[in-house]
Amino acid sequence: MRRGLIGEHLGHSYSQRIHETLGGYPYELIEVAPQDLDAWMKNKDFAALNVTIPYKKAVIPYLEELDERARRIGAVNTIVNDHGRLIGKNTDYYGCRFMLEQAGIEIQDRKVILLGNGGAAQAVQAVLEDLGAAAIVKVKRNPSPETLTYEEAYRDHSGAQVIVNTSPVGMFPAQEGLPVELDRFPQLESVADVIYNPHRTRLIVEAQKRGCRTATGLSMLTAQAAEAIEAFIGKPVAPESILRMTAELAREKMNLVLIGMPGCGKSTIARKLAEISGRPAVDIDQRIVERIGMPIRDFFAQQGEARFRQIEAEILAEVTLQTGQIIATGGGIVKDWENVRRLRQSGKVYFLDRSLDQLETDPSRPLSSSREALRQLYDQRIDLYRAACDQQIENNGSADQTARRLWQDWLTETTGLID
Ligand SMILES: Nc1ncnc2c1ncn2[C@@H]1O[C@H](COP(=O)(O)OP(=O)(O)O)[C@@H](O)[C@H]1O
Ligand SMILES: O=C(O)C1=C[C@@H](OP(=O)(O)O)[C@@H](O)[C@H](O)C1
Ligand SMILES: [Mg+2]
Repeated sequence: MRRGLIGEHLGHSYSQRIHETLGGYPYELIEVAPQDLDAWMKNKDFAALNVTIPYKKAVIPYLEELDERARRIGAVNTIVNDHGRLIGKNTDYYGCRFMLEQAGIEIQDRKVILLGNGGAAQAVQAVLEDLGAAAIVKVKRNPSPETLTYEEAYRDHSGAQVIVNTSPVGMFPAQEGLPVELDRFPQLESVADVIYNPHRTRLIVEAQKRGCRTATGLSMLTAQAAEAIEAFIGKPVAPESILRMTAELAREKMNLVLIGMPGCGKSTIARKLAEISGRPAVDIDQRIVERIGMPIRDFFAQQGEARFRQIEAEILAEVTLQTGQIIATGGGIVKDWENVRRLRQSGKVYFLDRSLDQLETDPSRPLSSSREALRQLYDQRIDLYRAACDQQIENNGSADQTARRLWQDWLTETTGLID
């Protein structure tokens, strides 16, 4: 009998990958049109199902039983067919709890702003209650009886310590979206976002910039699937397997980004990483040269640095819409926070750190023509590189060694990818 996911539009869903890898059974993505739901549910032609938008509430009348969590949350994302008795469960609760606990986000005695009021919000709210939140302030763009507007939240709840986003604002392909102004909450400690595409939403990147603890939605997705697998076939999935699966899915979509001083080896190592990994390498400087049709030094001389930075930012915005790449940046990319923000949203950022005396000087490059010029640049930029990166990697040995070390780090990291 069938196992799978029902929803209206499923597109590309990770659920099939997760269930087939961690559960070891075939799992179908089953699109059901609203007018067909009634017949589909009455047929009971399945062993177990997951349920997604827009049917998490609509399936309830067809079920013989709801477990306690599903009843409390008022929505079902998992159905088990027990000899013709359909039992409804909600594993989003476990997924959310796993996401928060894994990231070390403290909820006890904290005031929490909960953004959005859709299906996920109810599961998140139940978790926040059980973890001892001092208050849960539900916020939604359009006024409704149980929620506040953003302006009311800014005005009356600026002391909130935690924000959890369940609204769709910031989701691919509209990843420039930011649901809330973080500056309005000076006591903010932690931010979680249930969105998992892009890898980091703009909200998460801005929260990390402020030093907040963060959690992203991919671990919630994998963890809710893990609990569903247990309900489907009675096989528990260990937390380590959830984390490994999460990291594997994250890596596939993420870009691997190199930043650092001119001449530190970004372009060279990106090419080597492309060879090792089979991923495409994109060199931003090379793309710029193709667009401007002349060497960068000539463009600096003719049109000035400011115009160069505009073109650099435009090309970066295009490149960071693509996934699964190795990206070599130009040394000055970190001068503009919007560039850094886009790079961080799209992947993991490595700062290639090569000691000043080993940096390549190059008379054909406008800003790294002499060692003294490099020293001045280094002093101006070192703090920017450190703040922009997820990880600093020393590059004082050979390029081959560094490329291998870097690729090893990329492959073995698990938890760091998801907070
Ligand atoms: N460990 C190393 N990593 C990268 N490049 C190295 C290394 N050792 C020597 N080099 C040389 O240094 C130069 C680095 O230049 P490039 O890769 O263009 O740097 P960037 O793109 O960071 O400006 C190349 O000529 C490369 O052959
Ligand atoms: O550091 C900089 O401001 C620059 C670095 C260069 O790239 P590399 O870092 O690859 O040399 C290139 O983008 C341009 O000359 C400006
Ligand atoms: Mg380069």
